[in-house]
Amino acid sequence: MGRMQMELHTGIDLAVALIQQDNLPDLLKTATKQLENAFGLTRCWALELDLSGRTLHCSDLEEHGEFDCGDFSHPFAHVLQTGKARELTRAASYRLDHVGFQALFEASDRPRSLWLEPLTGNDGRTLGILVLCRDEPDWDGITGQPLYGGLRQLLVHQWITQLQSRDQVWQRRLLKRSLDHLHDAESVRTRCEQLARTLVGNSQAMTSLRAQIVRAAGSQLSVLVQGETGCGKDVVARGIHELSDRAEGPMVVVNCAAIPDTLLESELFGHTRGAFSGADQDKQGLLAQANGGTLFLDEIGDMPMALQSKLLRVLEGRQFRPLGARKEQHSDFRLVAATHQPLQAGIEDGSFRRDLFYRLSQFPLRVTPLRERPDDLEALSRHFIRLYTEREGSGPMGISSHALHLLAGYDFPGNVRELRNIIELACLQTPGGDDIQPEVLRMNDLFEESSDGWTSAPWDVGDRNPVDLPAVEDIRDLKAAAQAFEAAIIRERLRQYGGNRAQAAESLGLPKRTLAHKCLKYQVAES
Ligand SMILES: Nc1ncnc2c1ncn2[C@@H]1O[C@H](COP(=O)(O)OP(=O)(O)OP(=O)(O)O)[C@@H](O)[C@H]1O
Repeated sequence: MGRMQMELHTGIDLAVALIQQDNLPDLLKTATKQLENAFGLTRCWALELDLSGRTLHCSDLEEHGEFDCGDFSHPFAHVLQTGKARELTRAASYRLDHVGFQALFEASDRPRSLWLEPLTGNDGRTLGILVLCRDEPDWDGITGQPLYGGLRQLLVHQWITQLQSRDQVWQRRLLKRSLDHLHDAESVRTRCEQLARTLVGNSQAMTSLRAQIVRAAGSQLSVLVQGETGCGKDVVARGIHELSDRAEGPMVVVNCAAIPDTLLESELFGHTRGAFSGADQDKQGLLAQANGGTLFLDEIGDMPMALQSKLLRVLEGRQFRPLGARKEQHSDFRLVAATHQPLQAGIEDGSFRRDLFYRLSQFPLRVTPLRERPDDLEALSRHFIRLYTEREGSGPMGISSHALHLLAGYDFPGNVRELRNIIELACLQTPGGDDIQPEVLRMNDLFEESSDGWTSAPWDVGDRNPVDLPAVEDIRDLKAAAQAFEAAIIRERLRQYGGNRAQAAESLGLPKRTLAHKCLKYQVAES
């Protein structure tokens, strides 16, 4: 085979090898190897200019493979700046004290000469620099060869193709990311809308609470819901469960205030037969029942200290041991806890564990009191009118602006629950199809001064106030007196409703669970 033919074969082989590479690092590796072999180089390097155009990368160098283009203590910055190829002798190379350049020079076995050649695409885009190392510095003899020119051209062409496809990949990735982002935003919006059907209100506070609930629902974090009584903590907890991927699983609700301390542990953990007197069969605890779903611990601030420590341990590994059992059980539940008491105060007076507080509040949510979001009054009122009408078959049409104005001036100590009671009572007194008017809104009634100095509730007609309380001037302990008053009202109200706790609680604007707790606390029997 003649020399020309040999060159042609070599050229074709090299070209085929270059064309086969489908990513830039492989292309540069193949090209430098091929150039070394074809032209008897001791070493060949390809330095790639990054997207910012500020740094040259030499991926074959194990260390110090980055060259700042603004640093003229290495020769590559000069080559890029002038756009011209140049030779660098061994003697000149020794004089350069740039760490990266010395690493490259060393790894090339300190050749007698280096040829530094910038590579630029047809569009003027600088791609990088080729560095050829050789002990016989006849660079014209090499770079003048058609084979060199052809390979160089092909390398530039393939390099640009790779960059373009990398750009496309990046663009596709960017596009996908922004589409994902849009999709996320869309799905958050849909979920917020879904939640707005049960957690009503258009105020800024409610809108942002709904967005946070959607985020909390998408995570597995423990959520602590804080807020005054009646402001909607229960609704929030249900929202979290229903929007989470555990929605198909159970939601187990435990009111820590309503279960006597002595029973709470066995209720939560369950027990085996004979674990204590009266335990005549195995009983599954609420922790186990919440497996695959959500455990909602309401009034967590009332959990006894000893149980707080046990709960903390459960939260660490979702492992627990029922009373009397030998083996531990596992339950996969998401915890949502709620409190109307500021837990910080409990931490400070030593009745609530600080470490448990942090464990519970991985995702803290705060529900704003109703008096701080008057913008929600109209939507909430209409919501409760709609619920009333659905339940009763007929009801008011809506609520007048004067009535809304009156509501806006009230501070709702019982929050949304109190608003609901006020609206329901107003519905009862408004002819079907009319709007609720201010006259039928009964606020402050429970604590309104009456002629005998005590209070009168709208539904409390007839033989009133058999409550036996000390005269105001005889009171020495305000807290005790207030508690005695509370107990007396509850006792009286239970008597009035024949012991029906649900009705008594409703009439006092309290959740049943809170009333149950108060009965326990004040030793009030149901008769
Ligand atoms: N944003 C709201 N939209 C619709 N209904 C609400 C909203 N907030 C509260 N409610 C209603 O008000 C009543 C009281 O709410 P909820 O029981 O959730 O309050 P809470 O904060 O858990 O009270 P507590 O601390 O006494 O347990 C419920 O009937 C609930 O449906």
